[in-house]
Amino acid sequence: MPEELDELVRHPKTSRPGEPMRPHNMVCFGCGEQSPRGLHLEMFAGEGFSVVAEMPVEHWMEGGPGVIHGGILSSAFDDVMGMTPRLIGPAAVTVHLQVDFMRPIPVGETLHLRAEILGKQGRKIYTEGVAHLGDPTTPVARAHGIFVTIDARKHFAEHVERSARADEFKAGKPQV
Ligand SMILES: CCCCCCCC(=O)SCCNC(=O)CCNC(=O)[C@H](O)C(C)(C)COP(=O)(O)OP(=O)(O)OC[C@H]1O[C@@H](n2cnc3c(N)ncnc32)[C@H](O)[C@@H]1OP(=O)(O)O
Repeated sequence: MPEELDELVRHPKTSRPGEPMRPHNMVCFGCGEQSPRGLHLEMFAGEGFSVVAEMPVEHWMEGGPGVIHGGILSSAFDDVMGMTPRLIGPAAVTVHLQVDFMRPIPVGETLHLRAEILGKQGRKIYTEGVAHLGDPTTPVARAHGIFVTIDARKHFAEHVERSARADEFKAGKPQV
């Protein structure tokens, strides 16, 4: 992370600590409540520049016998960390995601995820994610990611027709 960072300012319209965060897109694989096969993550603003979520680890998420698939865990981090830019305003997309898998995460447990903005420089937002199984002093995974702010309307313009919600987006209500 660079040494010279911008000041972080909470967006006046973002969720307050404890309040839900609006999904990126109702059919987003991570947070969309209408995603047919998604993680259906419900996220809440936390203290400072953080977002929290809980994810029950279900059988369909299995990778190794009885434990979560690494890609599912990475997706959960991507989405929770990808929600943190909302706290300061702009839409942003992942350009870099690094995950440390520290302990097996068993099916049947509830994964507690917390993501936080570590800093911002220009369009780059540096974030960290931590996951535990109920004891915050014993993390089971950690992630670091860089998100780059975008003009959502322009960024998705070329692809929006492929969305399951293309009609709504084209009608001028892109929920990103
Ligand atoms: C709307 C919210 C949805 C959120 C969903 C949850 C998060 C996601 O899963 S997003 C999906 C996955 N991500 C993507 O599809 C993004 C694909 N990438 C892109 O479209 C482009 O790289 C884009 C638009 C982000 C940036 O491109 P562009 O606008 O040309 O900017 P560019 O100059 O390349 O990069 C901006 C800055 O980021 C830096 N950067 C870009 N990629 C990286 C990288 N991999 N690592 C480190 N830094 C990077 C650049 O060096 C540059 O830094 P600086 O401003 O200091 O010069």
